[in-house]
Amino acid sequence: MSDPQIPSDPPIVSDPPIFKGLAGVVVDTTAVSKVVPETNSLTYRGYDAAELATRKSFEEVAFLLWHSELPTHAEAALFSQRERANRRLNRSAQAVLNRIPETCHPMDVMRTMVSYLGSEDPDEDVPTVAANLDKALRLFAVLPTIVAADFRRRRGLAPIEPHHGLDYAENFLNMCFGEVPDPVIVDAFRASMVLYAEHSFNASTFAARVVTSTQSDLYSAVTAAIGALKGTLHGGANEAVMHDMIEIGAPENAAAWLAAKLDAKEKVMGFGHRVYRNGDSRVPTMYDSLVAVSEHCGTTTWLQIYRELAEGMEARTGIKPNLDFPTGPAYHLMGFDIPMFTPLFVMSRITGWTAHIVEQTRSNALIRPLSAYDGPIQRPVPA
Ligand SMILES: CC(=O)SCCNC(=O)CCNC(=O)[C@H](O)C(C)(C)COP(=O)(O)OP(=O)(O)OC[C@H]1O[C@@H](n2cnc3c(N)ncnc32)[C@H](O)[C@@H]1OP(=O)(O)O
Ligand SMILES: O=C([O-])CC(=O)C(=O)O
Repeated sequence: MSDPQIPSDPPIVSDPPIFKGLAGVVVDTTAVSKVVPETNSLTYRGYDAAELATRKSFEEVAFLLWHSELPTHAEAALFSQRERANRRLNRSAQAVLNRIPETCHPMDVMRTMVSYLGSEDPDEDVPTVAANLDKALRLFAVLPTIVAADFRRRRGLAPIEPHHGLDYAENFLNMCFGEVPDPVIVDAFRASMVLYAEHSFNASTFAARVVTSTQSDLYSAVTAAIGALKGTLHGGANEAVMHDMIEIGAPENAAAWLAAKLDAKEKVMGFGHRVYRNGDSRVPTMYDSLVAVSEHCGTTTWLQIYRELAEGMEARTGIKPNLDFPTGPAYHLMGFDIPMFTPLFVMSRITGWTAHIVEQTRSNALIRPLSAYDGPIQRPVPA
């Protein structure tokens, strides 16, 4: 923003035009996923993401995103073995985690821990595809251990070691809650991981690609992506949704709450999307999971508030929910504390981020757009 006191050049009529926020700009190709707003569809490497969420494990989807194909039985077994072997947090990393203040947001823990893990990796700066896929798998395996340990220490509880006999979702839930919950919860959690995994050039993935484009390392790119995901216009919205629902408290309060919010021209978290204009392709699947979890928990309060807000927003603005809207209450019902919601998103999106880092490395061009200057006109430096 220019200072009105200082004379500036005439208003900018930019040629080429300015696309604020890069809205509508196609900056590169990708083979990782395809978002089609017109048909409300999302595919990962050509497979329907909603179908993957109900029919495949998160480990299989991670393999797909990294290797372009779903694994064979033998590949899946080997992949799972490698994932299980890399879950443990070593002593030095545990010590770093314990030194991070519990007063900070858990996303700061994620950012700091990924950065620290980079400093421990002797291959940090090796950018080959094989080395990057190795680092990606190690982060995929260890991030749940970090999230679970951080979740428990904030509740004054000791960490629970990874369990080699459990799959990714079961092991993570066991590390958080000390038991593997009912399959309804495990399935809903697994579906959320698959649905959050990848979404083309969203802000955090783009941040990762920008960092990668300078020939920096994978940990630096992921650290930047975590920073971008934290904001409430992106991944942080899943936490904001639940704060709002708790503030609303009961379904009968939702209409007045929404009216006050919209009258004040405030954004309603969990609604709207830069790419989808007619609803987020992932919402129906996650909504089904929210219904299943609500029925299992025997409470429909959040589901009713969900419906009231969704119907109210549609009627007044035509704007529909995005994926963060059903995941917020679903994670709450699963038993997670609200500040852990965006770290859960990180655990999932690490797969998409790293698939894009590999893709950017394979076909790199420095990402450096132009800007149109609107500051003061050139003037003499005072004596
Ligand atoms: C997994 C994810 O990251 S999904 C996104 C999660 N983020 C959120 O849920 C935060 C709330 N949503 C938003 O802020 C927006 O919808 C965004 C940032 C996601 C996308 O927005 P953009 O494409 O940049 O559109 P923009 O913010 O300019 O909105 C366009 C219009 O719709 C309105 N609008 C968009 N989203 C909302 C919303 N959630 N609540 C109220 N109004 C909204 C804007 O006020 C604006 O109205 P105007 O033209 O009268 O000024
Ligand atoms: O695509 C976007 O802009 C945001 C989003 O939904 C995601 O990253 O999952």
